[in-house]
Amino acid sequence: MHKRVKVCIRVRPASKDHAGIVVNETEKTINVLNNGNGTSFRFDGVLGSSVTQEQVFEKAAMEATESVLHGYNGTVMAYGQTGAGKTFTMTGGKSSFSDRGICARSIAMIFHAIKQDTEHTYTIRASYAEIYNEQLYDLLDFSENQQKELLIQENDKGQTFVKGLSKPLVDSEEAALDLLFQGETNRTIAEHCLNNASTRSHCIFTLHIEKHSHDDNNASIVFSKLNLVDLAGSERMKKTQVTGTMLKETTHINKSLTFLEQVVIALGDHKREHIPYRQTTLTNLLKDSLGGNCRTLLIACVWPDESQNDQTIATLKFATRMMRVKTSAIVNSQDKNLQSAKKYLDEIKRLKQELAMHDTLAGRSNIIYSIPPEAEEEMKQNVLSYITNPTQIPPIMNVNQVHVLFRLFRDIILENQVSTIEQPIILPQIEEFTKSIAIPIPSDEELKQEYANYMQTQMEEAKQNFRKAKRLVVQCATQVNVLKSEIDATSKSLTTEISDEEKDRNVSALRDTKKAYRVAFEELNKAKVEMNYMQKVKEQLITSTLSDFEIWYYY
Ligand SMILES: Nc1ncnc2c1ncn2[C@@H]1O[C@H](COP(=O)(O)OP(=O)(O)OP(=O)(O)O)[C@@H](O)[C@H]1O
Repeated sequence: MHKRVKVCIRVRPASKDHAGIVVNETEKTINVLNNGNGTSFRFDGVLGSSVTQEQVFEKAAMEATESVLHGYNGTVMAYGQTGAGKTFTMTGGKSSFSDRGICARSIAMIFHAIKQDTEHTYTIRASYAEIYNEQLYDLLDFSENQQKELLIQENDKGQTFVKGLSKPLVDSEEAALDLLFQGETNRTIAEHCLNNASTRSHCIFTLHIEKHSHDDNNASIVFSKLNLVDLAGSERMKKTQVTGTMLKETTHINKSLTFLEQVVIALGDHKREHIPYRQTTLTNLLKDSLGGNCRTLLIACVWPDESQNDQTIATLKFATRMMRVKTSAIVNSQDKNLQSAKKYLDEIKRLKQELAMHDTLAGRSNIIYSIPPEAEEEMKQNVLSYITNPTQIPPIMNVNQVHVLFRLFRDIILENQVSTIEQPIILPQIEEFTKSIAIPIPSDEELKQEYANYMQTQMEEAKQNFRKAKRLVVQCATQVNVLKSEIDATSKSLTTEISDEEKDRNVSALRDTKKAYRVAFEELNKAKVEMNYMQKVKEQLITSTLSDFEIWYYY
């Protein structure tokens, strides 16, 4: 479905400064005043400074969230100068529950809707990416060493995704909110002369939704995602008086927002063939949301003070250009049967690779398994030559070929019977052919011997491993006993008359010994588990060998 990006303007409360704009919510217009004149802009929605967070969600963001539940991708993106209220709009204020932003409200709406839906099962994952100084970071990577390299890649449909980004499962609204909050604490924030908690990066919180139908006649899976994007402030350097690290950040922010603007201009110009998505991480990542398979809402935040008019005009111009950007959202569904067929095809591919590897190891690397129809004709000639001359045995390379040869033989026999040729097919020759391709079957005695050898090797290994595990248990037990004696001795020393200094030393030593004792005890338990396991393996081997031989002798 072709639609254009929906654009709403949100006006934050004014400071004490003179108001520099006139807002008309009904007409959906904003007039930026300039010495008695004004520049007027019209949008899909204009939300004045008294509009509540709840109303912002209902009037602007709810539609995108709803469409995600119907299988369309959705993006809600907040744009605007520093301090204009982007983070307030997306994440919300911290003072009260009613101040929560679009992210928390979208999460609540999605989980509420799926609870009501008895006809589908949902799998929901969350991801949280940050673009800071052109680098991508995983805000949900809580490991100590957050060095995982994140790369933007394209799938076979040309859609972009971040390789390596964590996407934990979220089974409840609480779990999703938990991740949102944890990710937020990882964001890059700095004090700034226009905003003392300025977010210095672009952040994208995404809910990835998989919707499985319970109806077997409609066995499909629908995939959709909701991107909630809080862009960094579109401020100009001189206005923010920044230096050092912040200057570097601002340069990167300006660069990515300039490219975002270029992409938006290119998308608005329908004669343009090339859209420069790849110029920055931001536009590359938002490729789908800008002119792709997505329903997108831009909330452009403005600061109504007269002193901010330059920035307000820049923001409103960007927002106007964004209204020209067309997107084409489609429901992303996949037939379950197709999905299992794909699974089988993957399995076949994997097995073929495995077979090729075995062939190479066995020195049979030039074997072709699939037999083309033209090769069958040649094989038929081989069979006919063999019938007349038993020394000309057809070459055999694989089981598939044996099957084809049998079929050809059968066809020849049947043909001969139908045409009642005097000399029917000569059975001894077929017998000989069968013999020539048969694998030699070992005798009963040989098999028993082979089996006995195999079991003996297994038993030897099991015994060795058991002995190793037992030695480890003894070692660990000795260590545990040594530490236990140390603990007892130190504890006892604390009950005697000793100097304070010595007491402190002993208390600290006791703490360390107890720690070492816990580690050693843990090791002892692990070693015991391994020893018991090996004991069980030994017993199992004895039992199965005995029963196999019993079967052999009695039947
Ligand atoms: N509509 C609003 N109602 C009440 N307070 C608001 C509103 N918009 C913004 N604020 C307040 O203004 C301050 C700056 O807002 P916010 O941090 O959301 O700006 P921002 O656009 O995200 O800035 P930056 O780009 O620097 O991160 C915050 O203290 C926020 O609570």
